[in-house]
Amino acid sequence: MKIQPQALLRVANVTVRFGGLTAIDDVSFDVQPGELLGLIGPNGAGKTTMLRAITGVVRATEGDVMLEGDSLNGMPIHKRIQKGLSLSQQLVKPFREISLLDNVALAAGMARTRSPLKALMHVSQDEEAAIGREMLERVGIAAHADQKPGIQPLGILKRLEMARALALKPKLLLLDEPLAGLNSKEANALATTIAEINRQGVTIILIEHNLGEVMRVCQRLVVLDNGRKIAQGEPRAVMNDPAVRSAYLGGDTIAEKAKQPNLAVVGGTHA
Ligand SMILES: Nc1ncnc2c1ncn2[C@@H]1O[C@H](COP(=O)(O)OP(=O)(O)OP(=O)(O)O)[C@@H](O)[C@H]1O
Repeated sequence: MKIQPQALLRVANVTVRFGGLTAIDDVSFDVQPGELLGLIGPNGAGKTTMLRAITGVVRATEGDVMLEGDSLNGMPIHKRIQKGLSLSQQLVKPFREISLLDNVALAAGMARTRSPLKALMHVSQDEEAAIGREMLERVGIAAHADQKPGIQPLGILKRLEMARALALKPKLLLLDEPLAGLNSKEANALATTIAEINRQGVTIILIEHNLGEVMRVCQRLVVLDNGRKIAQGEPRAVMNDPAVRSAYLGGDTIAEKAKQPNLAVVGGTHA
């Protein structure tokens, strides 16, 4: 008998309701150690709500989320972070008055203490600074280490946000639309960096509307529509699934759409 390896993350029959609205409806999926999993679906499908249920920003109304077999139910966000989850959000909000390096070092300090003040006092410490430098290098912006966020273009700020999330040394990195707002060249470069981070051993869930890049870098996809899981599996097979095709507008297969230059707007953007 083949022994299944333990999933790093198990989402088991999760439902999230906001009053009368069911944002997630009985969704289950696993994330295996080392995977780069794409979580996709049209606008309002429930992707961000799913990430929030995993990190504890919203409570699952029903169901369970398990990390390495341990239930996260009822666990506050900071405990989930300590256990190995890290979320990189769409909105980039660094501390504007300190350097990029200090921003990442601060995030590294926050992994040890919940107090921003204590973490700030730790910023100059060698260990956090070393982590900061390493993470800036991993996301390709080490040359900007001593600059402040205010003068940086969006592409650099997105990489800074990713470096801050990586500074927590997560077992599972959750990326919520990291490519939104970038032009196609920048999106391509950042997706390549995400794939490199994954190859270096970080398990990733990637929420993204840019299906061309999703298909290029993800090993497996889970598709949500109206809060329900409608497909999962190898990217090309998933994109050609009739249920997935009908969830997105238009008669083309998603794989055909992925070849189109304006694909980033399939399913809409957050502009
Ligand atoms: N805090 C909330 N209170 C009430 N309804 C919410 C809340 N957050 C999300 N929703 C609703 O839940 C549904 C799923 O939203 P969600 O943002 O998770 O979708 P999404 O797939 O991430 O969409 P998008 O791609 O547009 O970001 C939507 O109908 C949304 O309006």
